[in-house]
Amino acid sequence: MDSIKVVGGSELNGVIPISGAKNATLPLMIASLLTDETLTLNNVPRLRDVAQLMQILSNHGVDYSVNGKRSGQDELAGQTLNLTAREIVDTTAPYELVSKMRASFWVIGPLVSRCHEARVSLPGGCAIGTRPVDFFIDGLSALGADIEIEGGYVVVKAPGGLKGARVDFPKVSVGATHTIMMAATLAKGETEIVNAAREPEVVDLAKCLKAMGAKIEGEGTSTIRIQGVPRLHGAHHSVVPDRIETGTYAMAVAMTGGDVLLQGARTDLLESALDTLRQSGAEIEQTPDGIKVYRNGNGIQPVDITTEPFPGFPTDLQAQFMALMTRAGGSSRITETIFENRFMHVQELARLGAQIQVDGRTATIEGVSTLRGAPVMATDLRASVSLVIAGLAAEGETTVNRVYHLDRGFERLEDKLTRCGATIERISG
Ligand SMILES: CC(=O)N[C@H]1[C@@H](OP(=O)(O)OP(=O)(O)OC[C@H]2O[C@@H](n3ccc(=O)[nH]c3=O)[C@H](O)[C@@H]2O)O[C@H](CO)[C@@H](O)[C@@H]1O
Ligand SMILES: C=C(OP(=O)(O)O)C(=O)O
Repeated sequence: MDSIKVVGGSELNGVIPISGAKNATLPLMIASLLTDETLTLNNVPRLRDVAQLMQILSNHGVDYSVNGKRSGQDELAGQTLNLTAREIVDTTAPYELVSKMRASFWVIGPLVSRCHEARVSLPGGCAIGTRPVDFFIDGLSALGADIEIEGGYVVVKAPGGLKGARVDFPKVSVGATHTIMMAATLAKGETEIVNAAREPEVVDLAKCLKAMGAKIEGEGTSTIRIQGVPRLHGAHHSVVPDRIETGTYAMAVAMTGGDVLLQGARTDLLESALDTLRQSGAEIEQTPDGIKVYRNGNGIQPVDITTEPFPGFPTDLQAQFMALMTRAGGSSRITETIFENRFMHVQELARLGAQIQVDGRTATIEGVSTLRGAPVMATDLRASVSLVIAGLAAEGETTVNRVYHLDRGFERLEDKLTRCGATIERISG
């Protein structure tokens, strides 16, 4: 199993190209199930989750081709993916595939919408909480589907097709919003999603579905209305830049000092996290080429945060921000409200000398002046990268083990950081 070795102490200076968003790419790929024509996605990141989902989609009958785009010096430019689901050959998404990744469960929406039936294994994904699927089940039931759970599978049938309805989520869910929005595109009549997720990835999916002929309005607000249409067609769509990758590298620079351009990044996708970073002592500027980040010279200030659905501070940046706060000049509090078990990085950060107390949903971090390198274990995707950020600022060598989590969501992390002066390498094992 690969590990990553980081020797701390170097500033980051240079340019980091920001990839297309993993969390936008996955539902966009799934949207290809809704049409028998080709969906072409540009700026697709090279990630393990993308490859994994491709396997699942292939199993349903999606043909695909990949054209890597290597333009000039930017060998990290995103790939182009052509996806064609001319015929759905299998409406079952098996346990062996779906258990590896939460988002693969979302195929249930397009499958039942197009084929009027689906059999999808209950999902897996990062071990950050219980992550039930009740909102999906209630939402698809509202659209007229019959649903049963059989042997770990959600079995959905809608022999006459789905019918538009009001779907009111008790809590904001990104995945349930993606899934019901996709399902509603081919339902008869109007669907209204109330308390919808407003995340940029939902907006990106709606934009792509509209390019495919769907009738959607209200994306980016908490009420989305979809008028069902009889069929969707092929389209071209470019994946939105990854706001979590953007925030992660911005936090890395806030941690190490230096001056980095996050190429292609957009401040409007993560205002809340960037405001927090400004309070902690980073200067952040939108430029025509991306976001520039450097420290304001006053060290790292402690800032309290609470994770919230968009436009609040994202849970997917909580671990990275905690890493930054371990070196702040004082005490900060981080409250996690989205997932009940998303503090697995705390014990690993402690190995580097961080001082963190957890009480229920809140962690209190006493900033220390020095972190010291140590072997640590990656427990989930964002926790893994938080350990890299801490390692970049720690004295000596930090080895992050089990980095397969990182490869799910960060495209060539070590290359991107090395180009900016970090001492970091992958050890194949
Ligand atoms: C691939 C992808 O895009 N993953 C993101 C997505 O995950 P995901 O879509 O799985 O997360 P949700 O937004 O659905 O989860 C939000 C909360 O709702 C709960 N819930 C969700 C569905 C349901 O049927 N019942 C229920 O109780 C969850 O347990 C959680 O407490 O949004 C999360 C919240 O921004 C991010 O951390 C993940 O990175
Ligand atoms: C939690 C994440 O992914 P997933 O929902 O696929 O587990 C994430 O991207 O941080």
